[in-house]
Amino acid sequence: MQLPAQQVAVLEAANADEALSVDALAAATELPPETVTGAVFELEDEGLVAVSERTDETVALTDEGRDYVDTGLPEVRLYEAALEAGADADPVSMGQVIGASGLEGGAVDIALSNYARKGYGAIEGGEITADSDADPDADAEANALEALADVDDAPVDGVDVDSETLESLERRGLLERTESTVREVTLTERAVTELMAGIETAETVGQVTPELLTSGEWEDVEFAEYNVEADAERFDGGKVHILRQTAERVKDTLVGMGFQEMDGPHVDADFWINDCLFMPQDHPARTHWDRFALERPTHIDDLPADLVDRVERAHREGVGEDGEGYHSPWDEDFARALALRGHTTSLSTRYLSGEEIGDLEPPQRYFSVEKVYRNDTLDPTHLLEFFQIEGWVMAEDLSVRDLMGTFEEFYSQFGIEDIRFKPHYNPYTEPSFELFGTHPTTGELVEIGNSGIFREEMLEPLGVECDVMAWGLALERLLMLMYGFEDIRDIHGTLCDLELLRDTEVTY
Ligand SMILES: N[C@@H](Cc1ccccc1)C(=O)O
Repeated sequence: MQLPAQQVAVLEAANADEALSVDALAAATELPPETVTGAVFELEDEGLVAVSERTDETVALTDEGRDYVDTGLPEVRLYEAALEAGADADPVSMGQVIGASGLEGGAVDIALSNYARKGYGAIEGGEITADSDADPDADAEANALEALADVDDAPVDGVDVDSETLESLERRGLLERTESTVREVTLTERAVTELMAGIETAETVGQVTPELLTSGEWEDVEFAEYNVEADAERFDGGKVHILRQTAERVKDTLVGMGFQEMDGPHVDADFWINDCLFMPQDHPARTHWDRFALERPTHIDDLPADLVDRVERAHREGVGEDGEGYHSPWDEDFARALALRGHTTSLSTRYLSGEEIGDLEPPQRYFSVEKVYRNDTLDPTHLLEFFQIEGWVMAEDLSVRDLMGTFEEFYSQFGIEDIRFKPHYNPYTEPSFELFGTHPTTGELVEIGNSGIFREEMLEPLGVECDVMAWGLALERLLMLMYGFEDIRDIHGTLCDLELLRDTEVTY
């Protein structure tokens, strides 16, 4: 019998009496595991080996779990500090005990959330007590960490920790389970007979070359077979970020709904960002810390003079017969100040003003999916730079039903069917609505956008005589609803979750 070299090597390393794993065979033959797997499948087809598969579960401590092996579990440290401070006799102030424990930052929260649960004592009204009967040496989680300290990917059946404790460690992120398929191979009787009769190594050819073809040799050689089932090595190449991919999808969706794309400056005059939106110049958001001002240049050169006059009049006197303005100062220099745009509604005002005031005829539909900048505090749902899905529709006789219907149609394209609306206030829309969606894993309501129907005081100076409904939606929040992550920092910045970014598929 003739077989390719790898198969011969595997046959020689395998055994009729003892099942050997692919990894063991790879070690014995010095072949890569994927080559061994390929050879094993072919030998199985020939009836020379029998293959059995099982799933192995292994466990290993996470970095955090390993840290606690050295430093002790936070709740145990809190308990020890509480005992030291005499909290087994009388309640002691929390601040004092935490200070003495040396716990800091997130570890304090972890200690507090496990302390009472594990019977170490009680925390109430800023004071802590310690139960003198509690025994940290009998802490099942602490003991399990000790037991697992030196094992790396140990088979779960082999570790001396009960399944409940394993689960709680896993829930706390101190332990990780990994599942892998293990294939085990034994020689069949036929293989034993063939091996005794002697097996020759067949030369197989992996690639057709010009020489093989021109010489005609290709007719006589044996070609290696493709093995499409072999476990291939995983390569993580670069790919377009899921946020960009989803942005493209949003753009396609809006184009499909008849919208045209707007673009414009990231740094813009307050005039376009705020004044055209009937935002009073003393509105907190305009002087407030959440604005990123520009140091150089500080002011825009050009503003359309006629529009500036009309906007100023609306601010001072209001519009229409019984209009009311803000009766507060309006300063053109203030309107010329440059800042990073805090919303892309600046693009909407630029586009609504048209080439010339009043030259836009309904119907019109515009959108942008662009970055905005706010001097916010970074947290699980806030970034300092994020993407807004801006949009507006200009038409005769629009109503709230049109607005809601547009959102329902838009979000349903992303599998989101349960949009909720909450009345809201914007200086430039009346009525105004915030939009909410349900987070797929936590079930919490997440704010995903803000919208409304532009008011007269904003539209009249721009020369728009019909209705305009408009919105700004958060792209990152849409992603949260689509892919179920809970922290925006999972997809941005140094804390990002690479697995999530690699594995998430954005389908069109
Ligand atoms: N500019 C608003 C969104 C919005 C746009 C247009 C109309 C109403 C609301 C925001 O950033 O939250």
